[in-house]
Amino acid sequence: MSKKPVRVAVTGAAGQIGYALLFRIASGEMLGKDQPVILQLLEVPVEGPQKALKGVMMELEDCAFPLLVGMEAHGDPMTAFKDVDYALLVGSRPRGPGMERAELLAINGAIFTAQGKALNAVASRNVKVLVVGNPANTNAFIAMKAAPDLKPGNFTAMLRLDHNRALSQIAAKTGKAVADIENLCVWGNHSPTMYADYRFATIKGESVKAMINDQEWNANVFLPTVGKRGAAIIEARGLSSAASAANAAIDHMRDWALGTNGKWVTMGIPSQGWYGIPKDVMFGFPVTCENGEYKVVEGLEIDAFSQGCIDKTLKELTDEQAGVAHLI
Ligand SMILES: NC(=O)c1ccc[n+]([C@@H]2O[C@H](COP(=O)([O-])OP(=O)(O)OC[C@H]3O[C@@H](n4cnc5c(N)ncnc54)[C@H](O)[C@@H]3O)[C@@H](O)[C@H]2O)c1
Ligand SMILES: O=C(O)C[C@H](O)C(=O)O
Repeated sequence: MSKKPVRVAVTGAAGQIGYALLFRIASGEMLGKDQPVILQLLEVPVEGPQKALKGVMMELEDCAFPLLVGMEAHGDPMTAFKDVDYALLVGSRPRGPGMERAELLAINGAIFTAQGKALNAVASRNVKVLVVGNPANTNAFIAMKAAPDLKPGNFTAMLRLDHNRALSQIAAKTGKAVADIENLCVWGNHSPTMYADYRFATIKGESVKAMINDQEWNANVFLPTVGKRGAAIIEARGLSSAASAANAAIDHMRDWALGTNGKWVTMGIPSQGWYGIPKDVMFGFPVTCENGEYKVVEGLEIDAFSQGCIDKTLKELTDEQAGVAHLI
């Protein structure tokens, strides 16, 4: 018997990430090749973006995806989020060359108050929310606080792009396959302060840290490369990352919904006090997923270097949180 369709909201659906994301959701790459989906697409209620959204929907139609059983265009989150099971909050301004992500807070923060309220009012009570729009952690925090009737743990921020970037850098450094790298994680904020941590990582059972054995490379090459990759792409493309961001969003939602088979991934989630991170701070943690739930990998040893990195990214996040207190 075929599965009941699920409702998936995507905001910023006519933007560049939206264009790289929607076709993959509709083809079953996010929720499985047996899961029918209804897309509820939100764009700003302005002629240009709404017209562009119609064009994207025409293309979706022209793909004749068997799993795409419904599709709607919206200009209001109160209708776009009605009964949604999954919400990918992408819509917001990207940064341009020379901008820092924190500069986006003033521009984008308010969007997430309105969208959190709308999710609170009309979404499924089990909605799984992924915030992609930057600054992603703090926007997810704002949305979570605006939705007091939903479970805080169902609001997440995207750290998966940092995780995937770290995987690729380690594969290149060691000359091994990405697929063989286990137990990598990224702590903290989706920003240059994030701490990509390969101390526990293994490749076919062997320690990656021992294989690399180069703390100078870790501190001065690896961490800055992963942390500043977004800016490097903006510099090179003149536009912020889109296909890789959409890919990370698919990975994040797929793993949350369908499980990781014990494999560690990174998700930005509201802390429940794990590793000394204050409650509710939207922080990147190592998790495994099973039966639609994530579980933090607990009990990892935090050495002095790692603690310094975690403290730095935490400070940035608590400063960002303080900066949006008026929106909470
Ligand atoms: N977390 C990550 O890893 C990550 C990675 C890449 C990009 N991003 C962020 O994702 C966001 C989108 O990037 P993009 O390249 O797709 O930008 P884009 O400008 O191409 O598209 C954004 C779209 O969002 C729409 N939009 C703006 N406000 C909206 C609202 N209130 N409701 C609905 N739609 C709205 C715009 O009309 C536009 O079509 C940016 O904030 C960017 O910085 C995050
Ligand atoms: O860096 C940006 O502004 C875009 C995105 O967050 C990225 O990491 O590529």
